Amino acid sequence: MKNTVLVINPGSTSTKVACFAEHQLLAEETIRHTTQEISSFKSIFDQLDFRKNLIVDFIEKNHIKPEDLIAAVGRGGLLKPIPGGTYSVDDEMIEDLKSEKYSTHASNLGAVLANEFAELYGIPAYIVDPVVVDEFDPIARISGLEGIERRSVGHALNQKAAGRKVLADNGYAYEESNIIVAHLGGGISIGAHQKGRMIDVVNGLDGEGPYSPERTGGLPLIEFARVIQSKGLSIAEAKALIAGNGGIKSYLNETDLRIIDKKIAAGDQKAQYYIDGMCYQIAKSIGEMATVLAGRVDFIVLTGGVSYSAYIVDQIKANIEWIAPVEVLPGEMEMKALYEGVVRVFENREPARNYKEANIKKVEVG
Ligand SMILES: Nc1ncnc2c1ncn2[C@@H]1O[C@H](COP(=O)(O)OP(=O)(O)O)[C@@H](O)[C@H]1O
Ligand SMILES: CCCC(=O)OP(=O)(O)O
Repeated sequence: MKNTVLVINPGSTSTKVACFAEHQLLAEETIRHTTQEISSFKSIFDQLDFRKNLIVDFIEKNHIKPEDLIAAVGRGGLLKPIPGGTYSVDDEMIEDLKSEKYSTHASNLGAVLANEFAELYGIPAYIVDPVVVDEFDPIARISGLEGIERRSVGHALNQKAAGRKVLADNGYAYEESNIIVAHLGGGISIGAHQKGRMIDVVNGLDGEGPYSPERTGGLPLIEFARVIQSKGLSIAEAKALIAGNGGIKSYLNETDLRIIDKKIAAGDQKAQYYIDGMCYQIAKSIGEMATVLAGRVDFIVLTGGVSYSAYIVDQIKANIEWIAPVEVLPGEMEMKALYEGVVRVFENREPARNYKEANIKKVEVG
């Protein structure tokens, strides 16, 4: 079909691909990667060809014609802190992602993969609302140590899309409401959204909040410093431990919660213990974001792949339902949100933003 947009979403445990045209989904696939598959690559960029070949297979299998493609859009990765919106992929963006200047995560491959297909087919490449969208209140940036600032890293694209949907379904406007959105995926991020801005987020990547299928979340710092020293870890190795080899993977050597769900149902007490621990920590962080909103919370939303697990959702709900009504949107709305970001540009409803010129306005204190 004419006017087709190729949508590419690399996550820590999956590669999601879709094609949309004329506001319709033409084809979509979620390819889940096993713990072993991901562990076999030394770095995120070593996964480039592996993920690219999966996308090529998707295009061929679904008979997508190159001449019908008008754009490629990728999930935006770890860039400098920027406002939300649709950005054209440019050399500076690619350089920041490839050099891992702002750290490393599978989403760094989104713009790079979109760019490779864009060059192949002679079409433009974009990213939309990357994981670094920054709408923080100044007070949220303080870490507790001079020289270190907290930063906004999370599933901004899905958090906003899921938040908007739940609010709209209940007759509320995102711009006028307060909502907590917990994205439960391979990584976990929990945002406090106040009247249309994500003013704080439990950062899903840098070692904050709950542990997740593949990440540690916050750790006792002194003990972690001892581990780094005793194992002689480099910064890259420490990062890989925090995001990649932590959390459920470190306890159960597995990141696929569908497998772990089955083990719990079959009576595996060790699996249940560590999943219960993750749910306990997720609820605790949701409580933390409720205090950011001073208790004025219209809804709490649980979303992301892990929210398909009824066992996990029930455990979390038991500890948070007193805060606000809880709505569950399993999976993600990222593919459609990426497509819609491109459509807004093609329909001239929004300009494509320029990454080089993009900056957030930080309030100078003192
Ligand atoms: N039906 C399901 N039941 C339980 N867990 C699921 C289900 N589907 C996916 N998951 C889990 O969700 C996580 C991936 O979440 P997702 O939001 O798709 O991810 P990512 O972008 O992090 O790859 C994995 O741990 C996966 O096993
Ligand atoms: C970098 C934050 C986003 C994130 O953790 O995504 P995944 O859950 O897809 O790994």
